[in-house]
Amino acid sequence: MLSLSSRNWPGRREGPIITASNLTKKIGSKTILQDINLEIHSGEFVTILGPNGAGKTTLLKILSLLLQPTSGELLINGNKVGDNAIKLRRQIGVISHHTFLYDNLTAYENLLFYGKMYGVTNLKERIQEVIEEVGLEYCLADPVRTFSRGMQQRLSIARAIIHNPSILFLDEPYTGLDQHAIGILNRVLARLANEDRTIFLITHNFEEALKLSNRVVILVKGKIVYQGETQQLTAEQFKQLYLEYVEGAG
Ligand SMILES: Nc1ncnc2c1ncn2[C@@H]1O[C@H](COP(=O)(O)OP(=O)(O)OP(=O)(O)O)[C@@H](O)[C@H]1O
Repeated sequence: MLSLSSRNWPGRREGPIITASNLTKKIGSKTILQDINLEIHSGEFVTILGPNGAGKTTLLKILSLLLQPTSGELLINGNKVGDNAIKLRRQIGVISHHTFLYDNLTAYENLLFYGKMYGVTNLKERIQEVIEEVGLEYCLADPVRTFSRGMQQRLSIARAIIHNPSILFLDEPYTGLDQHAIGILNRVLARLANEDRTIFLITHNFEEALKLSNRVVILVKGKIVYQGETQQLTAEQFKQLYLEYVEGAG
């Protein structure tokens, strides 16, 4: 398992890969996110925690360009998103409970579709690489509708990394995975972390957050109430701190 102590992130010396300034999201009269300021550097592994309804998924969707903020500015690699969104999306991979797979297509056809969409070169070789990485090479020719949920989630990991994204966003990716699939996901994350890719994870699991990430961010009621590096904290200390911040926010 990847651990914090084994990781350094030389990318930190470079400019941030994600800069969020005063991001706010309103839906109707409801403020879902308010004045989010966040700088994430290349090679960082950031975990976001917070109670149900805090706005974690909404923030992930905005940072991964799936949703537009109501106001505020987002820079990816120093580029304003605006007109560059399609080009910038090629640097981003997303793993969530939504697999983004087409049921009636085979595993191969799904990967072919996404690979072409992202302009992946040597696509056949790349499909072979990612399908082997998630251990599904034996069912490449089967339609996705015949896959179990866990198999679909493994294929969605392959889909999310087919274009070698610089930034990978994961929204509670361990939910519903069996031990074998958890091992596969951890190996993929360890490889990406070693390649200094940037990883942004939502989880409700404190130990996982501390073990995997460089930095933890706590979001409560649409606001960042805490962010700090993980080095100094045990899971128990962090749990205490989390409860204080969540309760302190009312
Ligand atoms: N499309 C939408 N329309 C209206 N309200 C929404 C919409 N999407 C999200 N919300 C509201 O925004 C708030 C934040 O939702 P979000 O899914 O971002 O929270 P979360 O922190 O990811 O929660 P959880 O831990 O339960 O997954 C919730 O109150 C939710 O009801």
